[in-house]
Amino acid sequence: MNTTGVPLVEVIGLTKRYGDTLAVGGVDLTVLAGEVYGFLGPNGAGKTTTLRMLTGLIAPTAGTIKVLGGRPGSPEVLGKTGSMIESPAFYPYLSGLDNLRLLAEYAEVARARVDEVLELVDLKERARDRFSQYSLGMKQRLGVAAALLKDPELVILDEPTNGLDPAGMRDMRRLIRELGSEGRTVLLSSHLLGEVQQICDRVGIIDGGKMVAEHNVEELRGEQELVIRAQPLQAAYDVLAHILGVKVHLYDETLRVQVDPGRAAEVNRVLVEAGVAVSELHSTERALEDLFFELTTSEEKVDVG
Ligand SMILES: Nc1ncnc2c1ncn2[C@@H]1O[C@H](COP(=O)(O)OP(=O)(O)OP(=O)(O)O)[C@@H](O)[C@H]1O
Repeated sequence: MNTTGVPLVEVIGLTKRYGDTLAVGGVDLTVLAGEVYGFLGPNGAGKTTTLRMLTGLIAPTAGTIKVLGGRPGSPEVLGKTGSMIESPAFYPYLSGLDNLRLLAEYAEVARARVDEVLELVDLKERARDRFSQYSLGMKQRLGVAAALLKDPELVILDEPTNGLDPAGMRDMRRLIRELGSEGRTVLLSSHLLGEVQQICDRVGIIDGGKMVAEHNVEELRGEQELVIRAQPLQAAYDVLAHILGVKVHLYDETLRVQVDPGRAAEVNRVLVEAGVAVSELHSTERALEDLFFELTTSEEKVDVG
């Protein structure tokens, strides 16, 4: 049966309090079968806390969670879910292979599956090395291998590229994309916008324990914006915001406005007429970065210094 598009994770009003701290404040989230869903937010936004609730590691203060039609942490759901939340714990003095064999025995998974997952995460050649001798990237990949042992329908990964060097990140991204193209449903968290844009089909953005947006990454890719480098920056900002009446964002010393690229000449003319020197003006695809800052910065006006 093709279940693509069926909700595998359904979360309504999910809330977690630690004393006075509201770690997660009423999150609604749906992950559909077959998609790679990115849960994006800055440090402390509530990503790990949410994923811990989704895997049954901690109980919510309020709200409902349905994972694969059941309760998180129940044996039926655990049997179909693989997860890596925070740093995976392995015996340092055992090899990657032996660590996985132990887990396989515990989970009553056939030994042959250990070889399959080692192959999947590209650790076969180093499988007999001690875990303590692995690089961080290899440790993370072993964590993913462990999550895949039960051939899960749903894979939940908390910041899988955290702390990895660029090559390690690339390998991990490739691995996650492979999981997605195999038809597995993946829910991952990240604070790296570009990464989510590269790997995910959909993205949910969380900030201060609240979901601030949910988007289809493909749709976002299609949006165009103008990138403007101009002096004085504050004057350029004011002209764009007040004369042209468009929403302006400061990013990397450039101003970004979401207007039809066909209006580039008009934008240039209005700026020049106001005495602003425009040194660069081009259209580009709108990056998730811009959207993220737009959604997570509450101040209307950007301080351009
Ligand atoms: N066990 C706990 N006790 C008290 N406060 C906690 C606990 N766990 C998380 N918090 C708080 O809840 C908030 C959300 O934390 P959480 O770890 O979920 O964020 P995050 O988005 O995963 O960020 P990071 O990427 O830094 O882990 C933070 O303010 C954090 O300090």
